[in-house]
Amino acid sequence: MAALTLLRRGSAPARLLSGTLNARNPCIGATQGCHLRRHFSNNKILVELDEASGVAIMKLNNPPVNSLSLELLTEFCITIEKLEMDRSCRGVILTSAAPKIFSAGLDITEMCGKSAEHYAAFWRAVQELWLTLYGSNMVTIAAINGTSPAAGCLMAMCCDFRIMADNPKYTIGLNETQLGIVAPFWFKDTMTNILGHRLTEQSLQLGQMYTTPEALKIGLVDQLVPEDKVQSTAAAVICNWLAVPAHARQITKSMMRKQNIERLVNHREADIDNFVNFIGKDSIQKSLQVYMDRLKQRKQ
Ligand SMILES: CCCCCCCC/C=C\C/C=C/C(=O)SCCNC(=O)CCNC(=O)[C@H](O)C(C)(C)COP(=O)(O)OP(=O)(O)OC[C@H]1O[C@@H](n2cnc3c(N)ncnc32)[C@H](O)[C@@H]1OP(=O)(O)O
Repeated sequence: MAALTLLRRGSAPARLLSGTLNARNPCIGATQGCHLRRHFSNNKILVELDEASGVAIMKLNNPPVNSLSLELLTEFCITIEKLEMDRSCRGVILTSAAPKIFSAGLDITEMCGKSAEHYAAFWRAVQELWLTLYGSNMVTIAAINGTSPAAGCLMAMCCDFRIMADNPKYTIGLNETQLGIVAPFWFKDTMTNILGHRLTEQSLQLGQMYTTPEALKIGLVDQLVPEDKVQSTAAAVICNWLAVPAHARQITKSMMRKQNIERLVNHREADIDNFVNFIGKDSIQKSLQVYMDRLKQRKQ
């Protein structure tokens, strides 16, 4: 476990050392056809780990829209941590098993009509997802094969590189204000590091969802490719990232992200209290209910 994970947990840097193996050509096994694939899945996450290349494909599998329920969030963190500990895995491609939707963001039903204890547990799990993914030592590539609002966009933004399917129907962004809620400071910090202050301010105030060309133009995604090329492009891109000496890349990643991570780590309980107070307000509950009703009415 290296620089970033070390920051949070103070554990031994085993990963930092193992990460340099095969660094000059990490995909050599894959290109020579020596494929050792391991499949494992929780209920809601499918994983295929190619030991030859050191790359795991991690698919969100929570139909119909990959909303991030407490169960999915928990499985997500367990999966990333398991891969992080696995010496044969050095990179993850995060994608969706659902057609057309990368992730609909947090499961709104987890934030409606529940107890304060439930809200606290849910928010802790959302924080954990961010800490685990944003703080991962592995190379992380988002293969965004569908629409990705709010926490769906956050997951993609946590990755090192974002490839999105160039489909005019797909959009991506932090749309929280459209639901009458507020993206917390660490969502904001993650976006600011990608887009800069001015654009993030505008984007967050408006709760803006961007089309794919817009997202590329502002740098919210790094590459647009035809839908059927998303996975193969992600596989090629991750090979390039894995070719960089791992210890140097990991320390650099840590250097770029540690301030943001420390900020949440140091204010974690206060952030949970804020969330519980905020989400439990009658006015916020009403806004979420109106939003859910509108979603359902769209279909009628
Ligand atoms: C003072 C400071 C205090 C700080 C406090 C911080 C508070 C911050 C709190 C929270 C941050 C929130 C982050 C989030 O992620 S909120 C979630 C935002 N997500 C969305 O807005 C997406 C909503 N969904 C859609 O727009 C669409 O569903 C779609 C584009 C993703 C897919 O469209 P389509 O294919 O047409 O599917 P349906 O709309 O028909 O949906 C199918 C089914 O799924 C339900 N559903 C959709 N999204 C969600 C969701 N996010 N959670 C739960 N359920 C969802 C939808 O209602 C349908 O259900 P059905 O009618 O029963 O079939």
